[in-house]
Amino acid sequence: MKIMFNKLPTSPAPSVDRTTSLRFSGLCAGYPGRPVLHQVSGEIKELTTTVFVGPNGSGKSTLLGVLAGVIKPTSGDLVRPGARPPAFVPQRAAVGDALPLTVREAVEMGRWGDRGPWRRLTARDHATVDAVLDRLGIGDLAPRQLGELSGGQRQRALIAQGLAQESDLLLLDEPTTGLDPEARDRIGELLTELVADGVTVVQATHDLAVARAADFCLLLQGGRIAGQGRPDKVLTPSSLTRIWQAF
Ligand SMILES: Nc1ncnc2c1ncn2[C@@H]1O[C@H](COP(=O)(O)OP(=O)(O)OP(=O)(O)O)[C@@H](O)[C@H]1O
Repeated sequence: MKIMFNKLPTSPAPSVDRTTSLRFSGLCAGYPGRPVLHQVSGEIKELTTTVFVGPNGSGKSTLLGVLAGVIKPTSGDLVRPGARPPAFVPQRAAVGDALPLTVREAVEMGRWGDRGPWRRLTARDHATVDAVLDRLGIGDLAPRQLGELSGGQRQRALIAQGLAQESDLLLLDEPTTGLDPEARDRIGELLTELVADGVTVVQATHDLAVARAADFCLLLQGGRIAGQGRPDKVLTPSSLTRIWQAF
């Protein structure tokens, strides 16, 4: 198994295209006693939006976790030529309601990768946190407890934490699930703006409209790749029927 995160600060890995943000091949991963991903290979191109689509339990979150570096694959290669590790925004439901954190504290945690939790944040860190709170429109929520927020507010706080990491690769697990159409549109617009600002965006989603609007789509079924490429080529009526009927 070979994992190359953050190892090549100045030049890309020789075997990887300059426009590749992340490449993975033959990935196998899962949980104790539960293999989930089987020989998963793919590539995330820079400055694109990529969606992971598939039925419940098909392995989307597990693949995001592996790409984010929080789940260790049992085999396969993962190459990230970029200078910074990816920023990961977990599923809202995976973040405990009872976490005794204010929104500001949660977003400040996004700076720990650079600063370490034991070091004081710098003036620049505080400015970054203020800027992302503003960008997500949640500056007024900064002193509120995370657990008191509505679903859409908490989702924005989690995305703010991801942005505070200042990575050029943002991995999001179902960022719009359960949100009303207005909140969903706001997050969709923000993700589009981020790509224009130089961030590569990858998200797991059940929302076919979001998936169809992406540049690339990776379709998972039973922990294996069932298709990848442009959404109009991958999310055809026949592939959707085949995969969801089999589910
Ligand atoms: N922490 C865990 N421990 C054990 N098994 C897990 C864990 N998390 C997920 N699984 C199992 O791994 C498989 C893939 O789950 P995963 O969350 O990656 O799928 P998903 O495609 O993201 O699903 P969903 O659309 O429901 O979010 C499922 O069978 C799930 O039960």
